Formats: sequence, structure tokens, C-alpha cells
Amino acid sequence: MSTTPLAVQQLAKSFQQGNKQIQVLKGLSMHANSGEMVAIMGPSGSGKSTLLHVIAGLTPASAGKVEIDGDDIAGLSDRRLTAMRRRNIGLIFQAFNLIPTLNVHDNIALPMLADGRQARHDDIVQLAERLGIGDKLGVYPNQLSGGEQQRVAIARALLPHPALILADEPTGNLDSDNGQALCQLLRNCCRNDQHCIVLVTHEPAVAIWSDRVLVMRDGNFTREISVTNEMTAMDLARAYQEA
Ligand SMILES: Nc1ncnc2c1ncn2[C@@H]1O[C@H](COP(=O)(O)OP(=O)(O)OP(=O)(O)O)[C@@H](O)[C@H]1O
Repeated sequence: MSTTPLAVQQLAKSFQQGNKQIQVLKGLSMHANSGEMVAIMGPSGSGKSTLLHVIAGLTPASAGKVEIDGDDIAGLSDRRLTAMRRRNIGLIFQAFNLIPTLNVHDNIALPMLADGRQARHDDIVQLAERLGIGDKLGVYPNQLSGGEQQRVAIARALLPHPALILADEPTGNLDSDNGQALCQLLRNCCRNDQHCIVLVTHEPAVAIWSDRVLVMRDGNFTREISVTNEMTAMDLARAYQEA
């Protein structure tokens, strides 16, 4: 049965810039179901990363509501919010935030250990192999390329099997072949393990792997595009341009 790990209602977010208040998110609503991959596309500065940060509880909303697995995150104390994030959300963000003094294996295991859970060595090896970093488990982040660091961050997010995965430009440091392989992996995670994935991307070749695309302009969603099996990345790029 499909559930709704993410529901966002009338979400607004403003920032103070000098003596000016700028409204970045302007009352938007969305939801995402388990087993579903939703892409968010929009011009630079339209508020995509801000939306992911508010959903993850890394910055508070100015108005509106974010529900993760039915819980309104505004009602959680900092401690419960951190615990909820560790348990329910996998973050794949542009800053990888790997711990330089831990090797790749231990970086991948860290969120589970921090949540008081066991991280099984075999699961880590299997996931690292699927991501093409199986031979890197013993090395340290500063010995890795940007693309390899990104894959470590992705393994770290996937290992605990969170209900919701938030990904900001997850293929940003990968070449096109590795980017497509990662999209396939994320999509398989959705389908096989019923993860719900919300990803931000500029690339139609990435968004085409999703079930639907929400087009964001100036702090709100202006259109939803359903991705069909027949659709190509070029079709999607055209639909996006017309949105
Ligand atoms: N902490 C902050 N303080 C002030 N303004 C901010 C802050 N974070 C984001 N903004 C502003 O919010 C707007 C939206 O930024 P955001 O990073 O969400 O856009 P984006 O759509 O993800 O852009 P890009 O595609 O370039 O990553 C920008 O004008 C940015 O300057």
C-alpha cells in the first residue's frame, strides 16, 4: 500500500537580507508517496534548495506545514527533530559533509551508528559495490575525487533505508554514464524498497527517471509534468521550457 512520507502545505519561507525581507517560498504545497520519485526543476534562485532544507528541518518555515510520515515537524523539539531526521530522511546534498578522520566504510556507517543501530558490514560492502566505490572502503575522503565523495554521501544516505530521500543535484559531480547509473540506482531503490525520493535537478536527463516533475518558478510550483514511459529527455526539456 502506498503511504505519503511527505506532505507540504502552504509552505512559505522568508530570509532577511540586510534591511530587506525576501520571500523565497510563497505558499507552495506538494506531496510525495512511498515508491515514488519526484523531481523538482526550476531556474537558479527559484527556491529549490531552500525547499529541501525546510523539508529536512534544517531551517524553519516562516508559515505553512511540513509533515514527515504524518508528523508536523514544527511540533518537534530539536532533539526529536534530529532523531526523526536520522531515522526517516536520507540527505544527499551538494556539500557532502564527510568526516575527514573516518574512512569511507565508517563514513557510510555513521548515521546508523549515531541512531543507535547496527550497520552491517556486508550491507555496506554491497551498497558500495553498487555505487562503484567497493574498492574505496578503507581510504579517507581526501583521497577521493569529487564524484567518489558524492557516491560515499549517497551510500551514507541510502544505508539506513529512510522512508524519504532528499537529493539536491545528486549527479552534479558525476560524468554522464555514472550520473545515469546513479539515477537507475535511485529509481530501483524507489521501486524495490518503497523509498520516496524528492530530487532537485537542472537536467532533463536526470528528471526523466522520475514519476513526475514539479516545475518551480519564483517560489511556487507552476506546473506538474507526468513522466510517461514513452517520454524522452528531449520531450521533457520541451515540456519544461513551455511550463
Ligand atoms: N540563508 C539565506 N539567507 C538569505 N537568502 C537566502 C538564504 N538561502 C537562500 N537565500 C536566497 O533564496 C533564493 C533561493 O535560493 P535557493 O538556493 O533555494 O535557489 P535554487 O533554486 O536552489 O538555486 P540554484 O538552482 O542556483 O541552486 C536566492 O535568492 C538566495 O539568495
